[in-house]
Amino acid sequence: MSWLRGFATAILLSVVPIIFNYAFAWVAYHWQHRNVNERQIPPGYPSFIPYLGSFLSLVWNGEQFLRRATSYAGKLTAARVTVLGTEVYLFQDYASIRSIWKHQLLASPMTAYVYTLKYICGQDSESLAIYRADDSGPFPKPHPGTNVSPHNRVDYITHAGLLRGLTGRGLAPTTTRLSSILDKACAPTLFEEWTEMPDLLQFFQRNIGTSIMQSLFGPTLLRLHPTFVDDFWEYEKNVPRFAWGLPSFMMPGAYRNRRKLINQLTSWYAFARRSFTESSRDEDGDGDVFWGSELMRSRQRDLLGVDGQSDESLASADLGLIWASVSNIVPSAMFNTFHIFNEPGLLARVRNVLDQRRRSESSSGFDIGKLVKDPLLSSIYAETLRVYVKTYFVASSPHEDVLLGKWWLPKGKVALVNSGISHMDEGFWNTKAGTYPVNKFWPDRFITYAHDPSSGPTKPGTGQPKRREMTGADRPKTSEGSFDLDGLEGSWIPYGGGHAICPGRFLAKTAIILSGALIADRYDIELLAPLPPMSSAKFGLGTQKPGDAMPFRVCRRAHKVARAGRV
Ligand code: HEM
Repeated sequence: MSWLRGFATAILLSVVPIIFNYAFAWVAYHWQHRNVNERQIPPGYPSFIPYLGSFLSLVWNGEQFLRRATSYAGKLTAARVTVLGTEVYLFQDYASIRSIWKHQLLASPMTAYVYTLKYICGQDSESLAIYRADDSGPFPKPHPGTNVSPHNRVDYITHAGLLRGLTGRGLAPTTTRLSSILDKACAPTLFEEWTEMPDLLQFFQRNIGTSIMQSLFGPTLLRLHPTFVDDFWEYEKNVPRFAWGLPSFMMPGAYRNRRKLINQLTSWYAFARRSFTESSRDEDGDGDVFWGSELMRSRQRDLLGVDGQSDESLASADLGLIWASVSNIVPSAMFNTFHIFNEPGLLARVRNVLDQRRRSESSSGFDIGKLVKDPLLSSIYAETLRVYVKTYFVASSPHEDVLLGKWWLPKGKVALVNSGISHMDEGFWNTKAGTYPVNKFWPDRFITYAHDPSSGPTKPGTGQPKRREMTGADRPKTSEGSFDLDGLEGSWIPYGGGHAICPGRFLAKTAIILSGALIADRYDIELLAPLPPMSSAKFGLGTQKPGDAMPFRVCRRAHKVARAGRV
């Protein structure tokens, strides 16, 4: 029996220190929360096994774990966790999130960018080295004390190009292209009879996703490589596994498919270079049939001028841009439309709004400026992103420690914020005294009615950022209510915030609202099965996706089409 005694002693000797260590960490955690001192980093969240830390909890049920780790005494807060030996700082309290967005030292998204390029887009290490070495920041003026040559300031070069193309002078022509492509993708003449389809998400991938791709990258890429769209969605399915860093021997097919996409992009570059001349530009000076947009032409000029870059490395970066541009917008547009058809009475209200927003000279048949400002359509859009966007934002300060609310983030450490936790905070959002819980879709959550003090997105009387006082021109003149996002900074954060905020957000809002409008106006849709539970694989990587197919049937609204005179 001596082996049994030896075995029991060994177990005891290994378990006792683990329990002791956990108990000590537990006491320290509570102590630090209750006695915040002047230069305090967020309290360490206790875990049993030192090196593994919270890794297994994050993999098993990331959302539930994050909510537990970042709540204290019923309020959102900050915590420090260990994941495979690395310390990660989680910030979910409003004061910290707002400080992250405002802090110039945290304005660079390079930490997340390098991770994405390496693991998700497969960029080679030589090209990546120049991204890693660039600590000069995203602003025109380099960070003092840095020594990166102007042509290698890849952080600034990348983001200045994206801002010009997606929020600056490129936005209007891209929106015009998108609206005319969407108009054709959702043609009023399709689906003369009720037609059954296997999956609503796939329908949006093929129609809305392809429209976004074409408005930015033009028709030539898809003409040269007709499988590109399907290959891309196959790749997108594997993004969570790429993000976990799984090597090629564990998913050889996924790596082969990503390589195929990179090859398709480089062969498109070669063709477009041979074919494009200045006269290929559209009248607006932005679009062209070969590259698609000035954004893509400028990436060729600017990013290939950076040391160590090649067609291959640029193709990885462009794959990242394609992923950023369609992987969130497609499920968001799908859920936005799904709820228009699914919520009792909502379709009739939306169609009533659309009847008031028609403009015959616009390619889509609608006044898009008015459509995207409409309170009901905007509220449905904002509620869709609140419910379904559960993404991580990464911030890091390469040069000095920074104070975020009451907590410090040491230099070089990685801070994470997750929008899903903020979006589901029961202490912040208006639920009309529990009638519309935070985890349920309520199309009117973001509408404020002047006559109803219990309306609007924030919980009345919570002491959270002030509910907006509406005065003068802001005051709605009709009973339709008003939509605005003031006071929600740090709480409604589907696009991140600060300088690194998603540059595609304006295009995204137009695409989501316009696709919902075109489909609601032109078709009837019936879901053939209830909404499936969400897939947990994509948690932290953007808009959620249903875990299963959503079969539906669709038929055109012949009477509406005839009345609008569009057939
Ligand atoms: C519902 C749709 C969308 C959502 C929820 C979304 C969300 C986000 C988020 C959370 C980020 C990271 C921000 C940060 O690091 O703080 C991001 C970055 C980015 N998004 Fe979007 N996005 C959407 C649509 C789009 C579209 C339509 C485009 C392009 C046309 C786009 C292009 C980008 C790019 C290029 C970046 C990286 C920017 C950078 O590194 O500076 N996004 N997006």
